[in-house]
Amino acid sequence: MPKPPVIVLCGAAGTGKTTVQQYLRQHFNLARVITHTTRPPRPGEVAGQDYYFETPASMAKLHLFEQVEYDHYRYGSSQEGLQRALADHPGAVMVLDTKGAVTYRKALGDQVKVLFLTVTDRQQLRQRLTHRGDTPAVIASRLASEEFQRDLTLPPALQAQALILRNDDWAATVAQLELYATQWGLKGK
Ligand SMILES: Nc1ncnc2c1ncn2[C@@H]1O[C@H](COP(=O)(O)OP(=O)(O)OP(=O)(O)O)[C@@H](O)[C@H]1O
Ligand SMILES: Nc1nc2c(ncn2[C@@H]2O[C@H](COP(=O)(O)O)[C@@H](O)[C@H]2O)c(=O)[nH]1
Repeated sequence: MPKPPVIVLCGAAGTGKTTVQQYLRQHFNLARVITHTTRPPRPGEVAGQDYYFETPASMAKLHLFEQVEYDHYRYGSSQEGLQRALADHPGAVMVLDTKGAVTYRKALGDQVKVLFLTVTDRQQLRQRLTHRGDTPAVIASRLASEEFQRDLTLPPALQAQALILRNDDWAATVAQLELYATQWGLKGK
């Protein structure tokens, strides 16, 4: 039996990772792997659904499989979270920075399907974050962060494995996702 796919979405802020995750969950019954962060919730984000929101002290006590710093906050995920997600779903989907994507691909090999999201016009990213409701200060910090700059480009360690998803036009993105999902053996709901 092939192992259930673990779809890892990575790419710069605003490229549409969370939006694609939502689509894959709704259309292919994938489980979302909820990760931990010390970042404060955005308006509308729900604890335990979007993230487990942590303090620096509670984050430090967790037994995480991997953790990173991104724009001055910590983020991390556990193997238990992934196993819980796979227990009752045909596959799982995770949103990670590119460093996390490299870690998961190395650890789980071909079970991990990395989708690297990008857009043709990088100016679109600022507009999308503004449209999402992020404040000007949050957007400025994010776009200036080393991690944002790094995640604009596919890292060398993923170049032979990752699939590129150019998310300029949502209808084209959906068509591409449907093709990938078929290749991964996923059935639409
Ligand atoms: N193809 C698209 N065309 C226009 N807007 C889009 C498209 N895809 C996503 N968006 C919008 O862009 C905004 C950012 O998307 P999303 O939150 O999914 O990005 P993200 O990559 O998860 O960002 P971050 O890493 O900052 O969390 C959202 O308002 C979303 O609705
Ligand atoms: N390596 C990991 N990266 C993670 C994890 N959870 C989220 N992320 C990534 O962090 C940035 C910022 O997220 P945001 O929600 O504040 O926009 C983004 O690239 C996420 O993909 C994790 O557990 N490990």
